[in-house]
Amino acid sequence: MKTEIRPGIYWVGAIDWDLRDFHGYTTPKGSTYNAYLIVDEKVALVDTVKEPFKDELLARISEIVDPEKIDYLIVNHLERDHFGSFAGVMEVAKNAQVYSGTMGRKGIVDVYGERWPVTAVKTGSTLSLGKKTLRFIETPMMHWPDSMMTYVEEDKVLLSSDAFGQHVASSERFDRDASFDPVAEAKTYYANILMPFSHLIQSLLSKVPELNLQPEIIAPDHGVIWTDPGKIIEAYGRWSRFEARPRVVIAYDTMWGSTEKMAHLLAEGVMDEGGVEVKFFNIRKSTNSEIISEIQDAKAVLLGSATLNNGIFPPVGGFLYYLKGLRPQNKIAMGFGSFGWMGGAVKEITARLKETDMEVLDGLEIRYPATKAQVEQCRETGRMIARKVKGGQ
Ligand SMILES: Cc1cc2nc3c(=O)[nH]c(=O)nc-3n(C[C@H](O)[C@H](O)[C@H](O)COP(=O)(O)O)c2cc1C
Repeated sequence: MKTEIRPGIYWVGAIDWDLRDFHGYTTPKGSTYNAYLIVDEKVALVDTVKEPFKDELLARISEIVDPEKIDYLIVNHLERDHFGSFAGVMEVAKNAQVYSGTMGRKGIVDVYGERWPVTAVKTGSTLSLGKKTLRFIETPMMHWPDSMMTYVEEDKVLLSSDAFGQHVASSERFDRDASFDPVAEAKTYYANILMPFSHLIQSLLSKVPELNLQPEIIAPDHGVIWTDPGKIIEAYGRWSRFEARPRVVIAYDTMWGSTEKMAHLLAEGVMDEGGVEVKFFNIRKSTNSEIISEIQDAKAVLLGSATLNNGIFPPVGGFLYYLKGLRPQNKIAMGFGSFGWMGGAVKEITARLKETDMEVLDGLEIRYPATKAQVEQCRETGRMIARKVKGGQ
């Protein structure tokens, strides 16, 4: 079945129903690799798909035009899920000319040498297909150095590469038909992929008028296509500004249950205050991706670990490393945990949290299981955090 987005603009991607792990990002609902075919006097293909899905891509193109007739292959992004079928497509589309951004061109030449000529484009460069004009917008580090977007001027369709994507495999291609909440899925995607580049997203959003972009449709490289782009642009504004809800995320791991008990007491304390939501995760029983999605718009993160061999329990260490790399902002953060003799985990968590832009509170350490007095101390710490989250002290 052909999926036409606007007259002459088609979705020709692939659906990866079975995908459950995308470079460590857990994808319980699979994903899609979206590629777009624009048929005018000239034919352009924007992006390809992950290599094992090449035949699916070519079959979808063949329903519309003979793939040999592709005149231009536009490479918006060099990651394997979009670039993996590049060589396979070029072998079929023998006369196609390749267009990519400055860094994209460099990346293609690094991999394939001068096997195919590649034209480097810059923000504002255009390519006429006849009645339709493609305009390119380089978006370096959103989320790779080579990332760019392609705008179909006359149709006001923005082919946005990874920005605005969601990892969901679905039979529906458009937001209006989606059997899931596309904004919620886009938040998980944003949190796990784009959070570190929030300042660049802010800058891009502020330049939309100057770039003369008025997209009526945003077609990303994963998930459904936005026919109501205002909704996702507004959400990207909130996420890139790190707007937070009164929510505390508690994530921890434990060997013998004492840190877990502290986590429960902290949660009880937060709930005692009222008006603050708690999200609670045992790190080994949860996925990093789901925890990060809740942290994206939470006001506080409490990270708990038992001390093992003078340091952090490894599952917590792994999560902390992942969190730090995503460069969260506008949050309160605190380490907590149980130890037996010299401790170490909470000190280490606190030091690492201080390397982020979050406001870090003194950690809460307890030797072995909490005593009666320490039970109250944990609860009171939870209450104090809830008050801070609500804006008091
Ligand atoms: C294998 C192992 C290594 C440990 N290493 C340390 C250590 O280096 N320093 C320390 O203070 N406690 C150490 N402990 C003690 C634990 O931190 C302590 O039992 C703590 O209460 C465990 O918290 P949990 O109940 O949340 O797992 C160790 C415990 C185990 C089982």
